[in-house]
Amino acid sequence: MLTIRDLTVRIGTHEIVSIDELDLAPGRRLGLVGESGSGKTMTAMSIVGLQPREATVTGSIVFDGRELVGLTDRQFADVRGADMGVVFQDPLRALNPTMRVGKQIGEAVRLTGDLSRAEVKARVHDLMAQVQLPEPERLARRYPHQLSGGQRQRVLIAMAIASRPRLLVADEPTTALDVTVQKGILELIDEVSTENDMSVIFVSHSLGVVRKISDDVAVLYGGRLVEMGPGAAIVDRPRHRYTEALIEANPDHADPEQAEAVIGQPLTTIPGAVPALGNFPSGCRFRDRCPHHLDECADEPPVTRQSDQHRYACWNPATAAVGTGGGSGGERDGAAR
Ligand SMILES: Nc1ncnc2c1ncn2[C@@H]1O[C@H](COP(=O)(O)OP(=O)(O)OP(=O)(O)O)[C@@H](O)[C@H]1O
Repeated sequence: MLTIRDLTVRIGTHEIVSIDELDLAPGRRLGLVGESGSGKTMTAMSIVGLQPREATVTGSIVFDGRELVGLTDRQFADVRGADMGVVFQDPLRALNPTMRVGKQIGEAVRLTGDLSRAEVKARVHDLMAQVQLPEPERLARRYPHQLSGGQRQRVLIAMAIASRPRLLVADEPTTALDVTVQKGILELIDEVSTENDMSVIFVSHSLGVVRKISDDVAVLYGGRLVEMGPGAAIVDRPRHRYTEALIEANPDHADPEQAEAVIGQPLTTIPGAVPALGNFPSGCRFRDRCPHHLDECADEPPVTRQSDQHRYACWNPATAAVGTGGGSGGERDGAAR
């Protein structure tokens, strides 16, 4: 349902995201994970056409057979209105502070078709029940600031699923919430996406969280997709040195028993890790770890390649100096495993 090829997002001359291949099948959940600044939000927002005005998106994003790159704002809004739901990090900023929440959900419902007032009201209450907001009649009359953070996020989720979209994009939806509330929101996203048969792109800076709620996990670093595959495989058998280092530095995130304990905890970052931006030198020391690392890739820019649904990028070992603290080579990388 979603096919991304050669996607780049640039701001000025700065390339923020560069992903050569990423697919999402209907009903699957993809977790985008990475350190702060790795390009998760920019990737997710370019998929739903909500990247910053100053950003330029090139390449191809095909959603349900339709090319999204190059659509006008109006065309993109129509696609979102019909088939994509978006849940943002900060519900207070995403909601209109001067409008009662019932009315805001009602606006989202109204966009889905020609409904009578009574039908809209019934659907609003139905959606509020789906997102487990109590006493819909009473709560619907409140303004966003009169709700708790968790309730506000539930309102936003109700609006996002109003059109029964085929794709739900949630950008760190629990970041602004208390730890105890975060778990409930994750469970809700899990439930509503299952009940409504939606695909989900879930952005998180927590490996534990994406492992818990996603089928597939894509690890981003420096705007590049370093590795992608089934969540457990990525965590238990990472093929990329960077993913491995990220897991080593965050053992609780990799442990399913600890998944709930680490909700809300950002990843410890890897000092000195530098994504490859140049070509591969010949005699790359990652060859032993990468069955697709062909001799000729010495002349290619970094690429992601597919193998049994588990993809990973080739990196320039001269610059991908994980763990050395300096980014200037590093024997640790050289210790081919
Ligand atoms: N409007 C903007 N103008 C210039 N640079 C931007 C803009 N928005 C984001 N960036 C840069 O793009 C890069 C990726 O940002 P993005 O928000 O996608 O990262 P992220 O992985 O979602 O981080 P976080 O977890 O902190 O939200 C960062 O280096 C960021 O500074």
